[in-house]
Amino acid sequence: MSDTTPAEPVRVQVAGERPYPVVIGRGLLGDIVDELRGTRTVAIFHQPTLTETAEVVREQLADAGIDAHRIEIPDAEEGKELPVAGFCWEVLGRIGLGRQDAVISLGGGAATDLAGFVAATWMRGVRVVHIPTTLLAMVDAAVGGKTGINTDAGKNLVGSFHEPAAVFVDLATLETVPRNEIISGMAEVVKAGFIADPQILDLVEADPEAALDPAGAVLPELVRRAIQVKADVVSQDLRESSLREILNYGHTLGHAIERLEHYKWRHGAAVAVGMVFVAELARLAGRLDDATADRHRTVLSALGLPTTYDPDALPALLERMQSDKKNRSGMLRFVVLDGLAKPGRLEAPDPTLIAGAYSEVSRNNAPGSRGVFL
Ligand SMILES: NC(=O)c1ccc[n+]([C@@H]2O[C@H](COP(=O)([O-])OP(=O)(O)OC[C@H]3O[C@@H](n4cnc5c(N)ncnc54)[C@H](O)[C@@H]3O)[C@@H](O)[C@H]2O)c1
Ligand SMILES: O=C(O)C(=O)C[C@@H](O)[C@H](O)[C@H](O)COP(=O)(O)O
Ligand SMILES: [Zn+2]
Repeated sequence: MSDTTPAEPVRVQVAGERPYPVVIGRGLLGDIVDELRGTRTVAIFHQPTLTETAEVVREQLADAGIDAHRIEIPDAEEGKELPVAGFCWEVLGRIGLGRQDAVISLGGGAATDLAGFVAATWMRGVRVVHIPTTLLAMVDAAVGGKTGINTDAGKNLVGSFHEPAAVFVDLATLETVPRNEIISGMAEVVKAGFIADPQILDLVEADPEAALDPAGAVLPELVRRAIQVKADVVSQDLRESSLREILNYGHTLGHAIERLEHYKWRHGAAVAVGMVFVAELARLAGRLDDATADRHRTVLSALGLPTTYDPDALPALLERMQSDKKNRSGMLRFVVLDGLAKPGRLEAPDPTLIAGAYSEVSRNNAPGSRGVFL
């Protein structure tokens, strides 16, 4: 990250009780320092891959007179564990971080979720500034204030809604992100397309390779559009009383796959399969037309995302879906589409409907074979 190439940043405003900006651009270091100027102490929680960047941020904050600390956390889902949160609280105590101070997250969605949770719980809530550095974290995890960790009971079952003070999306950081991670993040971009902004789908379908190119012009437009979708939704329903559930499209099965795969599958890959599944559920329930249901498979596979899963896995997946937060009175609830960009809910579907939709998803996949998406 450098502050030498400032292009015109775009700002997406998130409304609500505590409004905040999502600043999208290149070379945002100066803006980050400005956001935190006058703060006494800042803790920067970063993934191991971001050490150099974190040090640059720390030095710039220190030059502005801030007592800035860089704290490395374990990579990916290993960072979203209770002992890691405990270690972070311990460090905050040691550096004397108080209520007027701030936490920075730097990394992918696992880092923004963990650091956001630590900030939400330390002294019952201190300021957090997110600097997402993967596509998925930029378009989804860093925006909207959902924070959390995983436990044996399930994914993200412990957490808090804690809005950031600001989000800085520096597109330059995408240039080092491995291709599989860009592809994974694209699943959440496509999700935003199906639930709210079909122009996203048109852009991806026009040239999937261009959509994946961090140096090209298409990806920044997709990032902006997906962030706008998320901002519009969370501005209206931060605490997921109803509307926000649409952002969980594909996640009921997706989270179950992630758990079954012990988090070896990328989040976006699992969500991609989950979206194909709910598209089939809606189609078989007579709510979604064939073309829109089929479009899920074509657009996701054009990006290199998986669209099938093990035919034998349904019982294990159903068991894991029981702990989904959208369930009510023990009944499964799915976000489905009643048409393109028309999200609805399917409550307590008949087991034969679930089995029918799942057999469409597991078609062309050998029994016991789960594929690999690392
Ligand atoms: N809170 C939310 O609203 C929300 C939304 C979507 C996803 N999530 C969560 O986000 C997590 C997934 O996020 P993710 O896909 O970003 O995964 P991640 O945080 O595990 O990051 C993926 C990998 O990319 C590496 N990385 C990060 N930035 C890099 C860079 N600039 N260059 C090179 N490598 C880099 C990381 O070290 C890691 O190995 C999941 O835990 C998911 O549940 C949360
Ligand atoms: O912001 C939301 O709301 C989402 O559902 C976005 C999802 O992409 C994200 O994976 C989120 O962490 C899932 O939330 P959860 O409440 O199902 O844990
Ligand atoms: Zn997600």
